[in-house]
Amino acid sequence: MLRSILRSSTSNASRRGFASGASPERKVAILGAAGGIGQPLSLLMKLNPLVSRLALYDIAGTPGVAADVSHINTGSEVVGYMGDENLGKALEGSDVVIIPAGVPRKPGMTRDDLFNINAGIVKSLCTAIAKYCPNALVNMISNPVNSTVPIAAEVFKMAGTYDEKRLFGVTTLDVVRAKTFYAGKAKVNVAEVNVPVVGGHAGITILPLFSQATPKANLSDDEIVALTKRTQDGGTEVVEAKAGKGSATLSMAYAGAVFADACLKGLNGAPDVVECSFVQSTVTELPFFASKVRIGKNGVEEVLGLGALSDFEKEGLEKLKPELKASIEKGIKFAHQN
Ligand SMILES: NC(=O)C1=CN([C@@H]2O[C@H](COP(=O)(O)OP(=O)(O)OC[C@H]3O[C@@H](n4cnc5c(N)ncnc54)[C@H](O)[C@@H]3O)[C@@H](O)[C@H]2O)C=CC1
Ligand SMILES: O=C([O-])CC(=O)C(=O)O
Repeated sequence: MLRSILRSSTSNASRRGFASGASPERKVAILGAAGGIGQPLSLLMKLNPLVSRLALYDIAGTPGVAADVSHINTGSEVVGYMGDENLGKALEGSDVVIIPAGVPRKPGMTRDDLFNINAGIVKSLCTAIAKYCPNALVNMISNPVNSTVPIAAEVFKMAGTYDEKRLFGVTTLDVVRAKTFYAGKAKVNVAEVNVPVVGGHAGITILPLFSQATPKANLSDDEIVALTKRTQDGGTEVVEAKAGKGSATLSMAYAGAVFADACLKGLNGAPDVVECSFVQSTVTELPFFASKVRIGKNGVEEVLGLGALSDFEKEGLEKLKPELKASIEKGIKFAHQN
């Protein structure tokens, strides 16, 4: 049998007295670390100076990924964990748990088509989180996010550990895309662009608020409609281009690393850490909704409102609600019936 836990050379170095440099010490666990997103995300988190311990967990392949990543000469200790029996050890002491575990789409599928497989994976991983690191900030990447976040919430409620401040659906890739597409169309420096993206993370539930985009640009209504559609269909654009070989992995790893970095900064008390995320919310009548969120020492410090919407965005908001509501309810029902 393969050795299921791989202690890296960095771990030995750390035991010999090399400090990670991260202050305070922070442990990040990645569940699904050997996958298409998991591998580049592991790399990016290894590069993050706020991380002191990096636990890489998957049902297969983690010894290789952990050995590889551990050779990078940054301060964090990397440990790979493989198989269900090692999940508890991977999770114990984690400050942030990032979940990119589960199957990706193929052309012709919707994110909801992933529900049957991914719902069960997310439920079992969240059951373990409730047991081994109930205080961690959970960054849910696994699709369909509109349902997997409500599943996680119900699992935590049933375990008596739910804290709505600590559960985040990662919608950062929608923001990353909206920024890129807007900068290209508006001919502005992408590094300066900000665009809030609200709602959920699937098709029309993704609602970019280009009326609030900065720097301001004079785009026509047709251009805004096209930018909105491209942002909503960004995932499908990648799925089709990959032609059966999965969905976005590299841009998602980048987005996941940006969001996890924001969580670490918030935990460490940095001021004004604001990112869009799909969280428990009272911004609309729906129990979960993505909007700008201020992240602090306890997780969600404040769920920010939507701000002024254009008529086109108001229309988009009303259109997305039935689909988002149904996806949320599907997740809640699954958590209780399975
Ligand atoms: N939130 C977002 O914006 C995005 C979400 N995604 C979603 O992320 C998920 C992962 O995508 P990829 O990395 O491309 O898939 P992948 O198939 O390349 O990797 C998934 C990994 O999860 C692992 N896994 C399966 N069951 C597991 C379990 N019980 N515990 C731990 N690990 C387990 C697999 O062994 C595999 O290594 C998909 O559901 C995909 O739809 C993808 C892109 C963007
Ligand atoms: O489209 C997919 O299936 C993966 C995803 O969530 C994205 O790329 O936004």
